[in-house]
Amino acid sequence: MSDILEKIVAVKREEVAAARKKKSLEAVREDALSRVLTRDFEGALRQKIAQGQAAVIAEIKKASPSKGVLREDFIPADIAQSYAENGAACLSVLTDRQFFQGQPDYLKQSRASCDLPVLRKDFMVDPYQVYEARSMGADCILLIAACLADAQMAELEALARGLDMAVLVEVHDAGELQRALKLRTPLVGVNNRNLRTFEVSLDTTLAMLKDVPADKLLVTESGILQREDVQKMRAAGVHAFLVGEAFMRAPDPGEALATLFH
Ligand SMILES: O=P(O)(O)OC[C@@H](O)[C@@H](O)c1c[nH]c2ccccc12
Repeated sequence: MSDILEKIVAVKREEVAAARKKKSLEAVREDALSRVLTRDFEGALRQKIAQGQAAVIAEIKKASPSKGVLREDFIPADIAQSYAENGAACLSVLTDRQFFQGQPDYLKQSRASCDLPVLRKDFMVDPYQVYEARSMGADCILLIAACLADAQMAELEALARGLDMAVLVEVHDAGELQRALKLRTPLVGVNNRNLRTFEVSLDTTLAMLKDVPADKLLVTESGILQREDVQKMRAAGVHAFLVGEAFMRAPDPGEALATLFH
């Protein structure tokens, strides 16, 4: 239980139990079902790539457990707008409070200030959170293979798809990749950061590339900091990126996106 991932999952289960007391599963499901259409997350990525550009999922994250606070001046709506103006394909917004200093309002504010599809970045372990994601406006959810058994991943994926949300499944090694490939979603994220040790290596993506079938869309996640990183990935045929820290540390996150990718 000293493992950080296990700790996070335990906290998530407590959060869900507490949330259910305030609002029943039935009520949060009603909220989810009453929402209007989602924005096309996968389509937004594919459109950039079809235009010969990098597809950037630009992240809005105040802090992280490995790095602490990344940004003091933190106004999600402004950051989202600046990302949109600078050619981001999609947004990723941390909603986890305890480890990333996020919150659901950040997702709502970000989404309201632009027209980009938005990923709810959190640790999903329960169907309740999937309904919650849809009711806060998410267009896509993240499923982290390291946190979930096969049957759970399949259940949460089916639920998300039924609610018209896309699913990004995240893996860190070959075993997780094989499990992720059994899902229906084409969006496969390879996290270059090991969530247990926080060690980052871009070779994680490069090593797994050959095992990702052509009909899947690989998103390289974490540790993309400089133009050489982007060039290395694109030369290897990876065109979708999830980037947070490099933008969060910059005075103007959108400008940092343009500098890194355009
Ligand atoms: O800030 P970075 O190194 O650019 O990484 C962004 C993103 O990949 C990272 O925040 C992330 C990837 N998978 C996660 C799962 C949970 C929380 C956070 C993450």
